[in-house]
Amino acid sequence: MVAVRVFSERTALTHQLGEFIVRKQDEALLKNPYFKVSISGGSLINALYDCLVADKTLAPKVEWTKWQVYFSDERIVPLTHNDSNYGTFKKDVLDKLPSAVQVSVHHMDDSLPLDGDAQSNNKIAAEYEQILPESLDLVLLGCGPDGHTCSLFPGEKHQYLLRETTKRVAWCHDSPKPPSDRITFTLPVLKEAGALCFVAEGSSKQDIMHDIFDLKNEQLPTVLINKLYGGKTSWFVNDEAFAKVQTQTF
Ligand SMILES: O=C1O[C@H](COP(=O)(O)O)[C@@H](O)[C@H](O)[C@H]1O
Repeated sequence: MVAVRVFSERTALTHQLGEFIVRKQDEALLKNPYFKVSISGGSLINALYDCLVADKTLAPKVEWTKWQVYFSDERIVPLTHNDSNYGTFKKDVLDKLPSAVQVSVHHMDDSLPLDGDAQSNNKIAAEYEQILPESLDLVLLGCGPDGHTCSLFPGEKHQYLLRETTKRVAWCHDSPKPPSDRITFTLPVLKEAGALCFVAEGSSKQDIMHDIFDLKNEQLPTVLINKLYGGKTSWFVNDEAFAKVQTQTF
């Protein structure tokens, strides 16, 4: 049973999202010295800034020095490139923290060849897999207008990623959304994670939210994840994104 929270006000969405993340942090720190969390790129990063940095009630509760941050997917570009998920997270969140706050962030190794051939890209994916913990406490996810999450895309061309059961990080080639080459978590990482949390906002997500929650189109990676891991999956969405969703049960 997927937990879906629909908000009309952005501040309410980001505050509740922040409270959810801090709750997962606190639960993890009861058991371990670190909170192992992965973040996605795109619009999620702006929501993370709002809830973990700008929200003055929640910001003091975020124990950044006990976070181990990973990336649910990454574009195969230099970390300083505008398309880098790490680069965006650094610019929009990490660089906004007090300089004394040191966060352990595990990014893709961009010192490896980024020349785009299969061997290089598979090596980048394999190297990233090596630094992943056995399980993450929380995987933070976005949802593209086509129903992709991480860099797991719908359609036959990218089914190889959803069928992957051995590699925990895979090379995604020919991404329909530039840049073309990425690395991405595969389902085994999501399976082992303590909790999964999607954030989807805005009118550009209306059609895909209908496909996901009303039509339950299993060609969509997000529908498959809801089906497989719904018991530990939460969605934070706004009214605009959910405007075409009819169902009341998830
Ligand atoms: O390309 C990507 O897109 C998805 C969704 O981004 P959004 O801006 O539509 O929320 C993102 O979650 C993923 O990390 C990124 O690589």
